[in-house]
Amino acid sequence: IQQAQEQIQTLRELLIQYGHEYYVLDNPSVPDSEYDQKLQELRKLEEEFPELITADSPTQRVGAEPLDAFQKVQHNVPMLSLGNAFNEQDLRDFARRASQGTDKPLSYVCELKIDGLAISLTYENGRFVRGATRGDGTTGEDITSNLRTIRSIPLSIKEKETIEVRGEAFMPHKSFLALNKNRDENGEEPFANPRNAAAGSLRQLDPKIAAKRNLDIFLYGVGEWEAGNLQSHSERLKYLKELGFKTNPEWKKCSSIEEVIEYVEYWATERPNLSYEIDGIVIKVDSLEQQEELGFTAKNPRWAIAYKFPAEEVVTK
Ligand SMILES: NC(=O)n1nc(-c2ccco2)nc1N
Repeated sequence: IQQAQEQIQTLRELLIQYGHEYYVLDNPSVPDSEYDQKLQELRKLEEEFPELITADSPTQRVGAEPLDAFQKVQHNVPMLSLGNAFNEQDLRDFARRASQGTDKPLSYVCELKIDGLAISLTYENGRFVRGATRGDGTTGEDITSNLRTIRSIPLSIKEKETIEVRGEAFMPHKSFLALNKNRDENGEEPFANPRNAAAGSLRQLDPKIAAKRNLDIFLYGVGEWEAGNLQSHSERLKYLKELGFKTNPEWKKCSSIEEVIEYVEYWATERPNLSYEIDGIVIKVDSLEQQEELGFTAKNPRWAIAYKFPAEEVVTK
């Protein structure tokens, strides 16, 4: 059994590394056949020694039993909704208001606004223990078993303090078109757009259905993190990547609103070349101290804004 224990440990670590390269870095170091063969080996060993199975084993992604219902989850740090900007003047107004709320110079971080659904992931002792929807910002739904099926979500991380991270779950274009083709062939109603398809997939009570929908996620923020001591949003993005999370590579630190406007204009034309849907650009004040200083209006943070692209009709066939 000691020998089996070592074999299982080695296989598990290897498969977690291969999975990270394939699903998070999009840069596999081995062919799929090698991954599948190693995974089969691990399954067989775990079948022989079930007491050696751990929650973060790659074989434990798709839970067995469907749920009867989703439990409710309280977000101790509310998941905010962002105010909107629709043109350059709105962006300039946002920057002016922000600069009036602090006496130090401002820098911003621009991020693609992924058109999916906002998600919270909690890790305790380095293990993924709970995943939830945003809900109304204070109360969401526990969809842990569905989120475990998203291959780019690590089931364990090196941060041992409790940390809650946030991001956007989404359905890539390729998965969306394949899903609607499949639904069409089965005489089912196609999904209107990738966001609805992602939301519909994560609302399934049976994780086996979510597991087949090829969903993905980009992490972009931190909620609860007692031990957190980073000073800026950009440092957080780097730390999320270091922890093994999938972060969107297109984020950019901007030191002026002119730079922000350039970034927005660039992606307004580049957008159709992305492999996933975005509905705008999110602009955040980079310094966490200045975010604190700026605080919130009744509804939205003063330190962030969502620039919305004009709606485009999405190809559904
Ligand atoms: N949807 C999306 O990509 N978002 N959403 C935020 C956000 C929402 C509230 C605070 O930050 N950030 C990004 N990149």
